Amino acid sequence: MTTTDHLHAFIADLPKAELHVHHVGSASPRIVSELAARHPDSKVPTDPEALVDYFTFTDFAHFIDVYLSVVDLIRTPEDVRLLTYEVARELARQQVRYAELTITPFSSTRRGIDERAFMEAIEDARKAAESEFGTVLRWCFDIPGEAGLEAAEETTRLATDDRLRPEGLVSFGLGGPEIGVPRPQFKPYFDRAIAAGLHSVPHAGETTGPETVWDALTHLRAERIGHGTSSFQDPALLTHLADHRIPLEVCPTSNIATRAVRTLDEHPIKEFVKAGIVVTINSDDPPMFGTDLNSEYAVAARLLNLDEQGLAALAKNAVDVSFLDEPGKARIKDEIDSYTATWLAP
Ligand SMILES: O=C(O)c1cccc(C(=O)CC[C@H]2O[C@@H](n3cnc4c(=O)[nH]cnc43)[C@H](O)[C@@H]2O)c1
Ligand SMILES: [Zn+2]
Repeated sequence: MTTTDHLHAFIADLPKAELHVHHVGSASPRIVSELAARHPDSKVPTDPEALVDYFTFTDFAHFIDVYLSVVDLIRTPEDVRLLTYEVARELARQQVRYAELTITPFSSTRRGIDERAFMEAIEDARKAAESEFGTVLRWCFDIPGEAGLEAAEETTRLATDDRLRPEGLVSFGLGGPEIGVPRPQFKPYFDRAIAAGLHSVPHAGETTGPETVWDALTHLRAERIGHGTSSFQDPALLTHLADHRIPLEVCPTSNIATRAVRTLDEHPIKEFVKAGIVVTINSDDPPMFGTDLNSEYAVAARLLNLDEQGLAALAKNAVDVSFLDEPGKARIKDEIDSYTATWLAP
């Protein structure tokens, strides 16, 4: 076995947490092709092999266009339940013990799925996943920013109304394109979500500059930043993120697939680590980007020159800055430590 194969084998069974992964963006090629076959009016291919081409993006706008065509395939609460359950199964296969799944309820309710049935579907899948696979799921509800303040209002209502808000909801996000979608306009909605006890985790600095990350920190009181890729352009921002222990949810392959970064070797993850920022590794929309969390850990190992101890530290970073309760965090970190010790034992 080569050293690389050896590290990949270590990663495969390393207990992990995933903090930045989208619900619809995690639909497997099998689920997408099944749903596409059920809805022949859709432009999404039914052949899983044709999906590889379909999931090749010219830029971020093209990615969102394709993403929404997959959103259009999810039409019933049963589709939502099945998708959520299958996403959990795939996470469990990769030894993911805990995941915060970003869900965009606005996209489903505006397409006619009943809001109560939607919440029941995700909660039903969450409970089944925990008891059948041992994977704990939590939700981040995100505003699709480009859909405007109507989407912000609706997402905030769904996230804060005690009669609707699902038990697994822990955080509030902002996704979609950043160009032409200034972050400060969402401040009142984030204020309401934070007042209702949710954590703030907007995307920022994925497709625009470091000023968007500053806006997310200042106006949306971000506790973690989704991507934050362009932060490397501003040394003062790097210092701020490190000093205030604001983690970045780094998704390397996503940034290449959406052409936010040219090549993996040019990815600024090394600069983030050098600046002392807490970095977590994530897969974002894995089947759409031809990746999974294990592959992202392998990418991180290469870019950061990590051995098993380094990879275990990276996995523990994600647990530490997750919104899981303290006993849950301790359990997963103990598991990471004993797995690593056993692996390295002579
Ligand atoms: O649902 C609609 O009707 C709708 C109307 C206008 C705009 C939108 C969106 O912009 C939805 C964006 C959608 O993309 C998700 N997503 C997945 N991966 C990423 C990412 O890497 N960066 C940003 N957003 C991403 C996000 O969760 C939104 O649901 C929708
Ligand atoms: Zn994302």
